[in-house]
Amino acid sequence: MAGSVNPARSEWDVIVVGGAPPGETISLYSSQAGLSVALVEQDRVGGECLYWACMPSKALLLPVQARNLAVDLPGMRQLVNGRRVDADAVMARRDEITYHHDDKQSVDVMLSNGVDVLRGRGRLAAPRTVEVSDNGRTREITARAAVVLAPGTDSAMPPIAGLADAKPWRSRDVTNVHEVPRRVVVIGGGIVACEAATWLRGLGVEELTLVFPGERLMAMKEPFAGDLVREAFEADGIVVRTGTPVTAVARERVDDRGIGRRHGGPVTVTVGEGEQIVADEVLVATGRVPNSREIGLDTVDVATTSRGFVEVDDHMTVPGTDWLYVLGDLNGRALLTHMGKYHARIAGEVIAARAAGRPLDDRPYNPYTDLADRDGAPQVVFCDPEVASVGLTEAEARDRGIAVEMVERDFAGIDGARLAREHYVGRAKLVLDRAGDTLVGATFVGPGVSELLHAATVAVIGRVPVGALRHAVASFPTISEIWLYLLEELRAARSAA
Ligand SMILES: Cc1cc2nc3c(=O)[nH]c(=O)nc-3n(C[C@H](O)[C@H](O)[C@H](O)COP(=O)(O)OP(=O)(O)OC[C@H]3O[C@@H](n4cnc5c(N)ncnc54)[C@H](O)[C@@H]3O)c2cc1C
Ligand SMILES: NC(=O)c1ccc[n+]([C@@H]2O[C@H](COP(=O)([O-])OP(=O)(O)OC[C@H]3O[C@@H](n4cnc5c(N)ncnc54)[C@H](O)[C@@H]3O)[C@@H](O)[C@H]2O)c1
Repeated sequence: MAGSVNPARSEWDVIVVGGAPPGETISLYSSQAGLSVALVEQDRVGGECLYWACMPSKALLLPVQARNLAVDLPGMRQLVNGRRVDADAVMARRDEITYHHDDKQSVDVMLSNGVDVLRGRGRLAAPRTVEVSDNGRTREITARAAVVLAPGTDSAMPPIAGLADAKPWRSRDVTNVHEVPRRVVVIGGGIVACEAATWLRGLGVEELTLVFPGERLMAMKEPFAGDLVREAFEADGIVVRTGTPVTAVARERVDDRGIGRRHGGPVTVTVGEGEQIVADEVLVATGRVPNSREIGLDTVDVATTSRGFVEVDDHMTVPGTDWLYVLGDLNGRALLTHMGKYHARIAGEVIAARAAGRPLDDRPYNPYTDLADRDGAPQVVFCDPEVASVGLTEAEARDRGIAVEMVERDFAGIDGARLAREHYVGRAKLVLDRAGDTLVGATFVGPGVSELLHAATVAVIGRVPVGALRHAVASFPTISEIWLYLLEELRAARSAA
């Protein structure tokens, strides 16, 4: 049976609050299990990911990567002739990819799968009870089996003097950029900062500076990742100021003309010992704040962590309850869409089993238990070079007390890399657990390495022995042959030891 929008009923089996991909996935899973589902969304079904985060950012990045590839390939370089991307055409395609912020297609998928969509803001009011407010009207609905929270995060605003008053750009502005400023200062050196710097420069920003107090870009990755990205940024004219706190931001004329448009006149960013950088726009990319404050957790006696996340067990259930589930960014396990969807598939199986009175089993690789977060979530950062990683870094593996063995090399001498670009720069590292002789982490940095990652993810999650990996032959001449070279180096190191 098809679902409907805002139906006049008050009870469902499952109520989901937040309609990004994790919320959509759990809705579909529950509906397919024969449960009635209401998806409560205050804005657009599709969420931050579809309209403001993953999808628009990648729509801006892929043409920039393609242009950079062309510039490094004789025969193509002459066609590009020094030009950057056509910013207007790239932004227009970005708008196509985000369906011009119309959620009709996402809503239709829900309705055609029997999910009811409730437009409004959801808030827990009591166990199994959600209050939905829309345009001044409030109604209470109840769930027989489960309430699932997936309200996501918002961009953080650090307490830097004058920053909030200067109305800086936030992640939504930079992904939905409509006016490309000439000069930009990015506060932050993490994932959003690195991806945004890549597309801003690609779209034509002339003076671009990243400023942050840490030592390295993307400090949570293997150190060579941030180093190689920094080298590429600097070669492209981007200034990277590490170890530099921002102490104040000032903007005389604030005139916020909307998302992705200039928010006023020039901005003065004071860094370090008082040095001033003047820009046309400042972007804050200093992390995320969970949307946990106004969703009624207090009404059901659930506390958040000091950073505002809601802890769940490996069945995505809030401890002490058998009806409250938290998915996506809000549980703080891995702030990634694919991990949020994975959480949703786990919770979907758990809710269906509990509703049918079936026990959850504890067999290896059972569908009810989060395994991937413990072993390390995969992630691709789509700057140029790309950074693709899964599992543990060497530092994380050592912290866990694993007896580690490493092998690391660049892509030099690999024919696939030599073919891919005239000047292919990249590096890869495997982190192995000596005891089990299995892979526990892998990091690849280089153009096009995103497609290498899933093989590593399969090896880490499947605990594939190194001896078996040697029989997984990479095709010639692809950059996947990095696996062969890494394993040969490992063999040589072991025989020399
Ligand atoms: C710039 C940027 C780029 C990114 N790129 C990637 C990427 O390439 N790959 C990747 O895996 N991850 C990426 N991420 C991370 C990814 O966007 C998040 O991990 C993902 O969106 C989290 O999904 P979520 O369901 O937790 O919440 P969100 O996507 O934040 O969605 C939450 C939804 O809940 C709704 N909502 C909130 N409160 C309520 C309420 N009280 N009632 C009703 N509805 C409510 C919101 O309107 C929204 O629709 C990126 C993030 C950013 C900022
Ligand atoms: N391709 C992807 O998978 C992708 C893309 C974008 C975002 N994301 C997700 O979104 C999340 C948020 O990304 P993010 O970049 O906002 O956070 P982040 O945690 O990756 O980086 C935050 C950065 O801000 C810096 N910082 C913190 N406080 C600061 C201050 N006061 N002044 C200056 N710098 C400061 C930190 O040193 C760090 O460099 C990430 O967890 C990531 O997983 C994923």
